[in-house]
Amino acid sequence: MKINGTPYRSVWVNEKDGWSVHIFDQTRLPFALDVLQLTTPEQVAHAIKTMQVRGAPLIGAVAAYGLALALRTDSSDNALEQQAAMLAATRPTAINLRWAIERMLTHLRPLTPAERVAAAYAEAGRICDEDAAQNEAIGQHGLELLRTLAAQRGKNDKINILTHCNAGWIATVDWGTALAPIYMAHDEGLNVHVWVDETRPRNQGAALTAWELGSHGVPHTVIADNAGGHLMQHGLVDIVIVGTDRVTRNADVANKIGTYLKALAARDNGVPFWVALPSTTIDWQVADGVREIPIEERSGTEITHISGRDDNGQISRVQITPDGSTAANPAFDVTPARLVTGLITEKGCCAATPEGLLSLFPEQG
Ligand SMILES: CSC[C@H]1O[C@H](OP(=O)(O)O)[C@H](O)[C@@H]1O
Repeated sequence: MKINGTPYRSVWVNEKDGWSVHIFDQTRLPFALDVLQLTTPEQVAHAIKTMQVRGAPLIGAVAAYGLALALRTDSSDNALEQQAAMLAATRPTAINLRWAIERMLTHLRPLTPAERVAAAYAEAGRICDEDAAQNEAIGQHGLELLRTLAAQRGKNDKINILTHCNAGWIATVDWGTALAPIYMAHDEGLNVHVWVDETRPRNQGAALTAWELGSHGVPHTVIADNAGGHLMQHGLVDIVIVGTDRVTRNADVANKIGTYLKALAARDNGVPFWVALPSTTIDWQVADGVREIPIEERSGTEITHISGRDDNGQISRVQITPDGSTAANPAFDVTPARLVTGLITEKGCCAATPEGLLSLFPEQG
C-alpha cells in the first residue's frame, strides 16, 4: 500500500546490504513511522513477542526471514531446527507463524548447509509475494459483497462497516485481509464508512486501523469496543468484517479478544458477520476452536497501563489501574462458526461450515 504516495510492503529485505530485514515498528504508530532493521533471529523474535511486528500473516513472513538471518550465522541441521523452534514459539495463536516455519523447514531440510541461506531468502520472498497476492484476491472477493450491499440501497447511500482490531495491510505483507475489500470499495467510489473498534488493550484499531484508513482517505470513526452492539441495535452497522489468526476445519474463528462479543451482537441484530482470511490461516488439524486453539495470555501490564502522545507531543505510558490490582489479559477469543455468516478467502467466499471450506479447498478433503 502507499504511504504519502510511496508504495510499501510491511516487510522487505534491505536493498543496500541484500540481507538485513526491514519492518515498521508498529508500537510507534500512529505517531511515528519508524523502520526497524533486523539483523539477527533474536531481534526478529523480540519484534514478534513485543508486537513491534504483528498480524497473523505478517508474523509468519517475518519469522521466515528470521530463519534466513539465523542461517547466515549457522546453517547446520541443528541450528536450523533450534532457530525454527525458537521463532515458532514466539506467539501461540496465529497458525500462520507455525505454517511459515514448517514451510521453510520442508524447503530447507533437504538442502546442504551451503545452499540454505540463499534458498531461505528466496522461500521467504515467495511467502511474502503469495501473501500479497492472496490478500489482493481476498479484497476482490470481499468487494463483491460490498457491491451487493451498495446495489441493495441507493448508489450513494453510505455502507457502514464495523471492524475489530487491525487486519489491514500493516498486519500482512500487503493489502490486508478485512480491510482489503474496503480499500477497493473506496477506490471504486462506493460510499463506505468504517466503525473502527479501538480494540483494547493494545488499541490496534485506534492506533493502526485508523492510521491506515486515514492515510488512504477512507472515512472512519473510532469507537469504544463496547459501542458496537449499540450501533447495531440502531441500524448503523450494515456488515462486520474482521480478520483472524486461526480458522479451524469446522470454521471456528480465533481473533483478537472481543471478536466473539461482536459476533454475538451481530447475530442478535441480524448484521452479517464476515471473516477475511488467506488459506494460510486455516488450521485443518483442528476441529473445535474453543477447546483446541491455544489462546495467548499476555502481560497484565497491557491492561494496567496505556501509551499515547501527551499534550507536549511526547509518547508516554501511564498507569490506569490502582497499585496492587491484578489484571488478566487473554489476547484472543474464539467465535464459533454458528455465529459467522461467511468466510472471504483468496479462492472466494464460502459458508462458515466444513463443507463451505472444502468447496473452496477440495484438496483438504
Ligand atoms: C490479518 S491477521 C490480523 C489479526 O491479527 C491480530 O492479532 P495481533 O495484533 O495480536 O497480531 C488480530 O487478531 C487481527 O485480526
